[in-house]
Amino acid sequence: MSDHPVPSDHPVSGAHPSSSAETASAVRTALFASVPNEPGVAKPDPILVVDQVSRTFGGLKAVDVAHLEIQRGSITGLIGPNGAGKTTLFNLLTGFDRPDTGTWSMDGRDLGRMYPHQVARTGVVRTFQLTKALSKLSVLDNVRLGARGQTGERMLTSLLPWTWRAQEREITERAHSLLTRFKLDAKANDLAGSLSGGQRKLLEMARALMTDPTVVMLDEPMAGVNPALTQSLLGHVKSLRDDGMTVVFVEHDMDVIRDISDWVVVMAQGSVIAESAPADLASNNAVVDAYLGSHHDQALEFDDEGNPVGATAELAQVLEEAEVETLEAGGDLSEPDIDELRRDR
Ligand SMILES: Nc1ncnc2c1ncn2[C@@H]1O[C@H](COP(=O)(O)OP(=O)(O)OP(=O)(O)O)[C@@H](O)[C@H]1O
Repeated sequence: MSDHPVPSDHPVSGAHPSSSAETASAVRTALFASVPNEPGVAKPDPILVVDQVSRTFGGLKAVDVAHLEIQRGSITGLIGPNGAGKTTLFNLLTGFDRPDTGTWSMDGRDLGRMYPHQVARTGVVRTFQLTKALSKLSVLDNVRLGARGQTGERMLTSLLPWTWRAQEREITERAHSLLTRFKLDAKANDLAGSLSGGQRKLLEMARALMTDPTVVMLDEPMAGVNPALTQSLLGHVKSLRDDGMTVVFVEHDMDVIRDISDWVVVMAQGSVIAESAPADLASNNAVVDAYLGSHHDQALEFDDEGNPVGATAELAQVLEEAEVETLEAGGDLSEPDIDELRRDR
């Protein structure tokens, strides 16, 4: 995980705010104060750097990002109209899809051409628009799955049970402590299928944290979450950053974006068309134009409890079946592309 000492010549280093949270917030504000509101702008301390990444489906350029830097230790909101390319960009950066062109790196380490589990091992993890909780497994086992690919699965060590037994114990303990963090510990032995949509979002976040990531990419973490859980989820996202992680998240709700983002990246028609501090978004003409000129794909639908309904419920079902098949075949959770499934329907 990253840690950010305030440089001695930093504008806020001499201040004496009343709490460490205020100090951290002042540091972040000062960090971004010197960053111009321009697409592709350089950041003071980027952890992820994306260059010339493009992905075409048929004749459609879904992603065409010339340059993008993500500031370490901050929350970056990724917004844009339906079909702007946000999910496709997430898929590319985390190894769930392959680009036509481009490179990207974390702390200078090239992440291109890696499979999702390899990307996860470098410290970059993600969650999905529709959560990947397996309904017929317990909540605890779902979280434990986040640790897949560790010692217990390797051929040689499987011959040495004491190695994996110790590791299994550690994994279970870690899973319990994450469930406690997300206030799901009382449900550890319940089937994941009994959780509300919002609780499944928390479960997925807990699962992502099993690998102790550096960068967490959340695809619409608030979608389908009822208002009672929204505040708690927002608090959890902030707490990831407060623990030193870098968070990138896709979100449609502008109030949420303004509440928790340190910086906002705006995509439209595959490209980054604007970047700015959240407070400057409303006055950014490129952003307003992008939203006015947007088209709308079929939106995901949820009931008041956050459970998928209608076509979204069917899609969730197909997705889960595909995941179970993948796991039964000995694969990891680096599987089916939700958009592909949606289009196949
Ligand atoms: N596997 C695919 N095959 C064909 N077209 C695709 C595929 N994946 C995405 N697209 C298209 O690429 C474009 C970008 O889609 P993407 O899902 O990345 O947008 P988005 O910004 O995440 O949208 P939303 O906010 O609706 O989730 C869309 O026009 C979409 O239909």
